[in-house]
Amino acid sequence: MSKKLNVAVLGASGYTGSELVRMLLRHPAVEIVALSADSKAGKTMADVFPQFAPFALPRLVKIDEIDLGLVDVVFCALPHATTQVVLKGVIAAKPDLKVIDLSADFRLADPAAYETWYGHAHQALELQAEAVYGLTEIHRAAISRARLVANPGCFTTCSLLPVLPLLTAGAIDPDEIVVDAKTGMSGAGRAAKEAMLFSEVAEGLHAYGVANHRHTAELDQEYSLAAGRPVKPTFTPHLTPMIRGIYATIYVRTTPGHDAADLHTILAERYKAEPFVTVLPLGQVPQSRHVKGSNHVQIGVVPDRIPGRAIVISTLDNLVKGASGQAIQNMNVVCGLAEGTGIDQVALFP
Ligand SMILES: NC(=O)C1=CN([C@@H]2O[C@H](COP(=O)(O)OP(=O)(O)OC[C@H]3O[C@@H](n4cnc5c(N)ncnc54)[C@H](OP(=O)(O)O)[C@@H]3O)[C@@H](O)[C@H]2O)C=CC1
Ligand SMILES: CC(=O)N[C@@H](CCC(=O)OP(=O)(O)O)C(=O)O
Repeated sequence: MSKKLNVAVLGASGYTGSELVRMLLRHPAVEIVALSADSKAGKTMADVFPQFAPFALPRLVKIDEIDLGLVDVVFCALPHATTQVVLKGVIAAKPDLKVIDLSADFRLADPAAYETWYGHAHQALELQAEAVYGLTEIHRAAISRARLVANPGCFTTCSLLPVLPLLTAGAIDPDEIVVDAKTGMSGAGRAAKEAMLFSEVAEGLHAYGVANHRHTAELDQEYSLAAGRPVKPTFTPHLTPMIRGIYATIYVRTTPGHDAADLHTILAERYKAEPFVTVLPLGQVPQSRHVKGSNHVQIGVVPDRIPGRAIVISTLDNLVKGASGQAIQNMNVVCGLAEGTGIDQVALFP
């Protein structure tokens, strides 16, 4: 067997970082050589997450303690804004490093859009300009040539995959897209926040970021690319008292000559060779439980009772296809490995 890839995970003491470690442990072409943390530096993974106790793993260290000379691929699972500063130093120290970044720092190609949505000027504009948007099924060819991949957001992966082929085909009206999405709480990360306390979220449901959630900018960017003209969807996220999962219910208007059955045919045809995207039979509704713990997206198309309208529903696990699973999928593409290596597990059920 050829030499394994030496991989480092920055932010391994967080939710997406630990999910990366969980999945990379069963990746046959990878050796985990370094793991970083901030407040938890110095601890072992088993100290932070007892489920790792049976596995031999490097100790959590500060990023500047990692010997980058040993590393081929680095995953960044760090907070927004932190990543662009950290990565400038990391790439300066080792320019031939392959980087898969899970944060939002490099997703928006337009620096002005970044500044508008994130409230500050980007700190690593040259890296932002070279980054490739890592929606694997759509940008695979560009990802295969990339040094820096910007893994998409969880809401966005779930809301882009079912819509982009319909826009490209001209089968839906770009001005009439409404994305109503729900997320589980792990989407907010592991750091303590009052709004994420059990007693603030359990037995309830609420919208947040209404009309201004930052993932709207990613939707604008990718919908517009697919449509070949500016597109601005309505996007409303909701927080639900589940741990994992994104569930997007998307309302669209079909263009003349198209109906819901056509939308279903377009999606089924577009994704028939894609192992991680399943288009269910027309009228069948997906469930978040059927993708939990897996890298799979399930998409359903349902005709509306109102002529000219259709409802497209999509679900994924925010920590897997919405983050760490897609990040490994992108590493596989960047490094020329079979795309499903290490991420082909079936969903956890019940
Ligand atoms: N959660 C999700 O579903 C998704 C998250 N993302 C993105 O992935 C990234 C990681 O998210 P998530 O895992 O949820 O976050 P967590 O809060 O769970 O983890 C953050 C990690 O970053 C470390 N860290 C925090 N501040 C610093 C710093 N200043 N310098 C170095 N390391 C630091 C933390 O270390 P320590 O714990 O030791 O303090 C921890 O390991 C974010 O950018 C997020 O937006 C993307 C898609 C989905
Ligand atoms: C529940 C919750 O707070 N979710 C996060 C989305 C997490 C994610 O996928 O996206 P980023 O990588 O862009 O943070 C939010 O709404 O900001």
